[in-house]
Amino acid sequence: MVRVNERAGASVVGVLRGLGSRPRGLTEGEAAERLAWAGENVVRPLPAPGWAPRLLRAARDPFTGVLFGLGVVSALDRAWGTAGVILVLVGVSCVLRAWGEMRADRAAAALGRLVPSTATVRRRATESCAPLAREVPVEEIVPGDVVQLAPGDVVPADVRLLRSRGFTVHQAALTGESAPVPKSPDAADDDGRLCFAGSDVASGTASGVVTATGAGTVLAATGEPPRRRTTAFGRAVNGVSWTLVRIMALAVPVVLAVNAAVRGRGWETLPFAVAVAVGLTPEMLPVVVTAAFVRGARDLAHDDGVIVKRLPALHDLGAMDVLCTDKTGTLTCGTLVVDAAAGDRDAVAWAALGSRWLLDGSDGLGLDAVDEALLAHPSDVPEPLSPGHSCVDVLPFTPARRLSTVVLARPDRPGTRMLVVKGAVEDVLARCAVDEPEREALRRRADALAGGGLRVLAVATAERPSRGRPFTSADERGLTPHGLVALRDETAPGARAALAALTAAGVEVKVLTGDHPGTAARVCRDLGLDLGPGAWDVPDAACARVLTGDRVDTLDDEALAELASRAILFARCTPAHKARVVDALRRAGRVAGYLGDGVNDLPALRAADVGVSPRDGADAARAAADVVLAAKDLTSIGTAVAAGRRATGNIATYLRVAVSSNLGNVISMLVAGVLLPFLPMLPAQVLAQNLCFDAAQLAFAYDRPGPSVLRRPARLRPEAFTRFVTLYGVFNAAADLATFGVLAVVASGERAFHAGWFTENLITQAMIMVMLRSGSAWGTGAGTGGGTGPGERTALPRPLRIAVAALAAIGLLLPLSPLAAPLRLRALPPLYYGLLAVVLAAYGAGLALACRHRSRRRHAP
Ligand SMILES: Nc1ncnc2c1ncn2[C@@H]1O[C@H](COP(=O)(O)OP(=O)(O)OP(=O)(O)O)[C@@H](O)[C@H]1O
Repeated sequence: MVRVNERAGASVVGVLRGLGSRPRGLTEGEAAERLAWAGENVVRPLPAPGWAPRLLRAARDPFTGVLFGLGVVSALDRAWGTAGVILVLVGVSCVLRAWGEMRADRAAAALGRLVPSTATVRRRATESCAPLAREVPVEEIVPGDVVQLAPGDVVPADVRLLRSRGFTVHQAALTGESAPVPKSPDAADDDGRLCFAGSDVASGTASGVVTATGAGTVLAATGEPPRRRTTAFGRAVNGVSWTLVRIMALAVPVVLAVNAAVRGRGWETLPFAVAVAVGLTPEMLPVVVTAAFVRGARDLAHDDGVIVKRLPALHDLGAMDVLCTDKTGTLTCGTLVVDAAAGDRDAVAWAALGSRWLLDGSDGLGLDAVDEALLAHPSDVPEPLSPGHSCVDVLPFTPARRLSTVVLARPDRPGTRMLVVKGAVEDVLARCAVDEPEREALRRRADALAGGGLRVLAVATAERPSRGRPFTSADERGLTPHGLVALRDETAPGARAALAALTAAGVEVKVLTGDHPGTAARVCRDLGLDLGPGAWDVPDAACARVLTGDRVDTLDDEALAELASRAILFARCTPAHKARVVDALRRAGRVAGYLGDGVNDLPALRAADVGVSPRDGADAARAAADVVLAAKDLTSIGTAVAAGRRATGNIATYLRVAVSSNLGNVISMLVAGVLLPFLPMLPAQVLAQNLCFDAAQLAFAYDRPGPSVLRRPARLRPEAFTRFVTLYGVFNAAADLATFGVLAVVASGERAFHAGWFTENLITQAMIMVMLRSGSAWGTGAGTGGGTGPGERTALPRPLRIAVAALAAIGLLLPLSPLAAPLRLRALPPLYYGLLAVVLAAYGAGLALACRHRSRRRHAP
């Protein structure tokens, strides 16, 4: 740990001297030595929370709250037995949650290590060698290292700037400030001269010396990072939890009222009523959720190289019904080539000159595909400026400005400076001093080129008197246009099929780009996206499938939410527009994903329910994303979506099976409690039965849901869930009541009743585990939004087969075993088993019919 920020205020020479460094950087030997004493540059070495804080956090969940409340009620009523059982349940549920969370954190940390972060440092092999810029893991950065920063980088440590050009950073993680902040070695105060670890570089390039690493950084001293918004998973789990909590809260007065009305019983029924409500809790939920997510994330990492950094993002991927994506590199190949025939030779030559000076001033860092294409273009015209000119300043490209400028000094024109400006046609033309017809003619030509799918830039220059103070964007005025540059980018080969597959899977794809609406519209149409009949250049609500950033600015949040749901393409978007559109879609009730790789995608990646970035995207994009893909393509996103739906399908199956069987038991207990002169189930029997159910239901984490689960976004929906568990809970209770009828005829006594119900309960539980699986032959996918195609069958995976067989076997054999006596059960006459078979056959047939009926209704045209 090193804290040397105090030196930031000194002069550059003073800072370098204080850190024992030079502008050419440390030697490799010095760096290794410093790493040994300064320790690894782990910017946020937050120790993993221990058991105590985890248990406390787990106790804040609504189920625990209700259980605890019921425990207090029981204790006040001096029902110490019930209060004790509830206390044990609260304890078990908190421990399970905390354990699940710990396991999930460990898995996420292990997965996170698969996405390495690197930084560019300037180091020398030995004292006499020339410095070399090379990428090193962020953890190996040491105080005194000279780092180079470019757009999209995450600042790896606290850095005092030595040199910068048009350099701005987002430091929202530290200050909450969302706009980029300019930084320069010449700034008046420390804040302007220092860049803090964890900031994202928004524009420009810089080099600087590391003043503090690891726990010595300002970020480490700031504490907790800002809280993330509630994601789709959080909303879904909350919804389902509160639905259950409401049912539990209702159960107590219902039991009391029924007992009072039918049997004239008073408050003495309270412990029983509380036990009934407690019986509804799906205690294994945290374990099943963790196991399903960890398994899904591990498979994705292993088989497809997809890293899920935040485990619940797997649910959000599966639930995603709209995917917003940028254009370049996703829908197109991302390798731009100058189309010399389509553009103007003069403009191409000026633009290439600008790119060359950008390259020169940035050590090759921070150039985007446009500049790279201009640099790679073989020149067929002489340089527009005579040799000997030099670059004195740069106003780099930013997605918000959509243009870049180099300021050149010419030996043949002393006392003047030449500004070479290139950028989006509208933005450059708006700064040109030309008459309206010429402006209009250039705009029309640009629109025509864009309509052919080309990316178009305008190029302009201006001469200004030289001066001491730096040039700013205010100087980009009164320009003389030199014409247009056209760049070609082929559509990505697999994009059309991948788009069709995502659409078929219920994920609507929307394109959010900074590019010209004509260029983007052409790409969308070529890939089969339906933009409707309207033209993109008519800003009219009737053809609102294409919206521009300017139009978005005119809409309030409500209007945007409505239009954004209909639009397919959003062009000329700044990073802020992209984030606003994603936000509007979420507000319209959609589960929105965002796929992007650049610094202009950061706000949208953070605004989305699930942010996705490719492995080779900007460091900042990878850091902001929840899911990192091996490559930027829509096919691998399809694979990740399928994994998310499988995990959610399994969680939904668990919830459906657990809660409908619990609800069935509650109804049966209620009825039996009124009818019988003894307790319908003894506490030990309740515990034994719950233990069997819970252990068996864990197998759902390893289920393979049927193909229908993959066909639609899988989302835990509280309303569908409530309908489902009510229906199947009643079914379950009907089977119990029929069993009670059989028991009344063939057996007598408390023990026989308990044994008969125990056997039937475990066998019906085994049956619904098979029949109510997501996407199985019978399961309807209710509660997830998934559905079953008529006639689909999926084999039971091994863990489920074992669980189901074990449940049924325990149900049948336990009352005959030596354990029967301590559990106060006893063997039943053979006639009981014969009649039970009839009840179970009727129950199975009824379940199958109900499932089929629901399935048909869901698949009706
Ligand atoms: N290096 C550059 N220099 C000057 N202008 C540029 C440069 N790169 C892009 N532009 C202009 O800015 C516009 C917006 O580009 P930007 O890179 O912000 O879009 P984007 O959202 O990344 O696009 P996409 O969705 O295709 O990835 C482009 O249409 C182009 O006119």
